[in-house]
Order: sequence, then C-alpha cells, then structure tokens
Amino acid sequence: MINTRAICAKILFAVLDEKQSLSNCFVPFTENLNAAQKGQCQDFCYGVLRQYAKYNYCINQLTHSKLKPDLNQVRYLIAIGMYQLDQNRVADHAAIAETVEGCRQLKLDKLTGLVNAVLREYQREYDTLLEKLNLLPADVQTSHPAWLSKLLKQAYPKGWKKIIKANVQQAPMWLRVNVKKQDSETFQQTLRDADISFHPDKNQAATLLLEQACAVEKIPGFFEGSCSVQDKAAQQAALLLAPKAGEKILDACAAPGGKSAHILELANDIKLDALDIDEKRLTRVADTLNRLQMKACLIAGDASKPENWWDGQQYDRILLDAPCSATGVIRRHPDILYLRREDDIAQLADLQKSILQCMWPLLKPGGTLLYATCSVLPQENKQQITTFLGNHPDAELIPIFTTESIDDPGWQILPGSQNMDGFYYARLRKKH
Ligand SMILES: C[S@@+](CC[C@H](N)C(=O)[O-])C[C@H]1O[C@@H](n2cnc3c(N)ncnc32)[C@H](O)[C@@H]1O
Repeated sequence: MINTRAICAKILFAVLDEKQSLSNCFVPFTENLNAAQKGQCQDFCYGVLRQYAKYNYCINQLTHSKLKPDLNQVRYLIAIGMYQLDQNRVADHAAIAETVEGCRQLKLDKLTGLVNAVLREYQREYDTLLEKLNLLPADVQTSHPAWLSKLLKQAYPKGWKKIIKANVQQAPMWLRVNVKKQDSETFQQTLRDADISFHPDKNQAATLLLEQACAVEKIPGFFEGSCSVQDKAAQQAALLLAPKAGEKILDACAAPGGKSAHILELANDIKLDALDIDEKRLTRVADTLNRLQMKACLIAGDASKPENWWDGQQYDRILLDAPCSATGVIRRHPDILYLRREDDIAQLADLQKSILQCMWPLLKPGGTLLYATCSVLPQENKQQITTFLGNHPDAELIPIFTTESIDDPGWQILPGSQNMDGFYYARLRKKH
C-alpha cells in the first residue's frame, strides 16, 4: 500500500537535508502515484515547508530535543502529521493512524510509539505550544534565515514583517486568458459553465483570479491553449514591454516560456527569439508554445555571450527576466527559505549586471528593454538599474508610474500586494 506520508517524509529529507530543490525531487518520488495522491503529496510538502519552523519547534518541545538528526525522516513525518491535524481535512484519528503507518513504511517500526505519542500530545498541548512559539521573533517563527531577514529589514524597515508573513501564505491561482484563441468574456462563460468560480481583474481584461486553486485538467480547453496559469505580477512583463505587430523581440531568459507566450498573445507577426542557457528548460518553452499554438525561434545560449548565438540584427524590444534570488516568490517555492545562501545574492547581482550590459548593444536605438526579477531585494533590482543608468548615458528610464524617478527607478511589487507575487520591473529606452 502506498503511504503518501512516508513518501513526503523522504521528499522533505531530500529538500531539507540534501538541499535539493522541491520541484526537482518531487517528480521522481511521485511518478508512480495517481493524480489524487500527487495532489496530497504536494499539499503535505508545501504545507509543511511553509510552516516548518512551527512544527520543528513543537517537535523539539515535545521530544525534549531528543530526536537526533539521523532520525530526520521521522521528524518530517511527525511534521506532516501535525500539518494534517492543523488542516482538519481528515479525521484526527485517521491522520494519526496514517502517519504511524508511514513510520512503518520507512522501516522504523521501533518509532511508531513515539510518532503516535508526539502527535497526541501536540493535539492536547496545542494552545500552550503556540503561546510559547509566538514569543519567538517573527522571522524565526516563519523559518526566515537570519541573513535574509537582515536584508529585508534593511530594505523595508517598516514593511518587512508584512513580507515574511506573506511569504508563508498559500499563493492564489491566477489565469491569463489566451485572447488569440477567444476573448476573455467567452472564456469566462466557459469557466462559469464548468462551475469554476473566479474574479476578473478590474484593470486587466485577460487576468482572472480563481477563487480556489484547481488542477489544470479541470480548466476548460487548457490543453488546447485556452489560457495559462500565471501570477498577475508575472503578467505585467509582456504588458509593460508592450510589443507591436511585426517587431523583432528577444526574451533573453525565456524558460519555461510563460512571458514569451504572453508577448506572442499581445500582437501579431512578432519575430520572437526565446533564449535560455538551459537546453533542458528550453524544451518547456517548446511545450508551452505548442500548447498555445504559437511559434518562436528557440535558442539555447548564454545571454552574456551573444557572440555565440546572435544574428547581428538589433531588437525592437528585449525582455530580460533575469536569474535571481526568487525572494518574491517564496510563497510559491517555500524551499527557497532553506536552499538559498547569503553568498548567492552578490553572485546573482554580478550575473544580472553582466547580462544587462551584454543585452544593451543588441537593442535598436529607440528600442525598449524591460528588466525584470521575481526578487524583493534592492541589490538585484533598484541598485542594479541605478548603476546601469549611471554607466550608460544612452539609456533613459521610461517611468512605469508618474512617481518613479531615476533616484528611485522601477516598480517593486511586494508579495501579497493585490494578491500578487513579489516582482520588480524597470523599463529602459535606448536614446537615438
Ligand atoms: C526567472 S527564469 C525565467 C522565467 C521566464 N521568463 C518565464 O516567464 O517563464 C530565469 C531563466 O534564466 C535562465 N538563465 C540563467 N542564466 C542565463 C544566461 N546567462 N543566459 C540565458 N538564460 C539564463 C535560467 O535557465 C532560467 O530559465
């Protein structure tokens, strides 16, 4: 019998102890499961990682810190049990019984009594445990490593607590209607007919917020390209780039292709080069575009070495959705809290700087470059653009908002604001 709790304990071990990314290790561990079991594993793994500090604290309290690191799989199994008790989706006795069975499946029969006892005590002592947990600093309660909270406090002395709180909330599901296929109103009617509740965005006709996340299999016409799943913040990229019919455009860091597809949806006859350094990830761009029945020229190459792939014809517009710390999308990828290192930030900032510099000559005079990251750290965003503008007299800022200035360039979206992910955008024009 498959026990999803035992599988999830192994996945969490791969993430927390072996430092593998959740999306990479999830697939091999769950490939033999049916859709419902995979959904349950996703719920357990994401749910526990979002609140791991809480569960870890409670486990230490209840075991008097006697559960040794070589038994971390059991620790993660107990955390899964606690998460189920918190969620109340199954009866408590069933949640505990399944978790104890998970312990057997991990071949740790000797510890079934411990798992059972800790979960029962968690039920009994819940209020006292939470009172004690709430005395810990907010960043500790939400699993934010010290270096990250330091950077957030520096950048947002007033707003950092709101950010870390948003980082551990479950993210909503946004859709982008493929208006090349049908207009938004027609698609909205098909959603209503399928009993899928949603809220149309007030300002963007093609943007819909689902009341409840659902499997894409349930969305009418999804596999025929009716729409895409994309956060509202990510949907700003193509809108801000504002492609026009017939233009030659580069998506410099394109995989998995969400923004490339949106660019193609917004105008006709676009000649789009979709570049990515990772050949394997580029196949995901091909899959995205095939599903939406769109075409682009896919190029495997390094944006900081255009001499190896560029045809010498400048672009009207360039989207540079740069590799970044992803600190704006922690609510979608809670493993970032455990995998990112402080040193990564300076390394990523160097890489972003070098790609931005190498992209600039590829832009036509009068052309637009949109710099984007899903980071909330000024080191990767505002500071990057301020330095670039200082070093490139032929670059000017095209403000996204009237309040934007070269001293405070770009649009920093914070996670949770209008239900969006954290993103940064800055729009630059090359002077004639
Ligand atoms: C934030 S993701 C892009 C997401 C994508 N724009 C979308 O909306 O689907 C960053 C991408 O940059 C790629 N990348 C990293 N370094 C690169 C480089 N030097 N040149 C080109 N692509 C790079 C990564 O492989 C990754 O796919």
